Amino acid sequence: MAVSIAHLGPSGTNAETAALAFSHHLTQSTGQSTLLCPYSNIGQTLRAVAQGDTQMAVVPVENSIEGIVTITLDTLWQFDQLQIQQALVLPIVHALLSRAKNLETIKTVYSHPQALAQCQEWLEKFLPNAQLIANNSTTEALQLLDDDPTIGAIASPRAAQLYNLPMLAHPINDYPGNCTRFWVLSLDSAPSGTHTSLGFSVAANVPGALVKPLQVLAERGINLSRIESRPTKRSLGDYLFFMDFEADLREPSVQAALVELKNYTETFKIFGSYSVKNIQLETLSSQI
Ligand SMILES: O=C(O)C(=O)Cc1ccccc1
Repeated sequence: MAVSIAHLGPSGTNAETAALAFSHHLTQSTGQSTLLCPYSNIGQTLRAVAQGDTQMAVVPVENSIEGIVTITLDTLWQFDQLQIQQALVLPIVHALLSRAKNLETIKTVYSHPQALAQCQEWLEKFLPNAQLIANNSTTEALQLLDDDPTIGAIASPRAAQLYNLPMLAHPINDYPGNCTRFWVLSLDSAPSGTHTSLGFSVAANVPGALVKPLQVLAERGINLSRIESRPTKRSLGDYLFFMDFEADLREPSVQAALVELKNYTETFKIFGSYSVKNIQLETLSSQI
């Protein structure tokens, strides 16, 4: 049976590109076939895998320009049985898609909030008067473009090709090195990894509450690669912390660190150990 993989849709999203790269990798390494399943937002994509409707899900976590995708961390915290199987780093190229003859015709630009943010300087320079409308994905508004040449949408060159839409400008991302980290999640743990992710709340708002958990890792030479705080949503100033570090959960020093870490935290969740794969767009386009 094919492995079902949930991702943000409709077809042509960056998440689908990441899912296609992962699917290719899975088929190459295990011979398993895959079935890509689009969902209309990131929350639903994660719910699909948490409920067992699909076996895996691919979701964006962090962008090199805009930072964290908050809905992914917040939802992952709620579905605590989910485990990270793999991280994928995908270069992101944004294009302005439209049936408009020129930029002056465009009155409205739709896209995912991350895409609008990653192109904000370009939009300010070339479309300063356009109304910017955030929606669920870079491809959600593409069906509007055929009927209205005053509309533009920021999406990938792959989406332009899929929907046969002209690219008025590309690349339009403000920084050329734009890339996004995606996580592949499932109900199973990966057998091994180079990175581990976890989340925790601290018991009390006291001086040094975060120092202890950090010290536990530092004392064992475990290198922290990301730390993020998110509101607990219980009261203002009350936070959850999400950390990634460069080691496998099964290493004895990590096991010892985690035992100690639990003493300094209130709720403590391990999201798994996994490896990180860099996706080359050039290689990918010959595979998909
Ligand atoms: O809407 C998409 O295409 C997504 O996959 C979300 C997203 C948007 C912009 C950059 C990276 C991921």
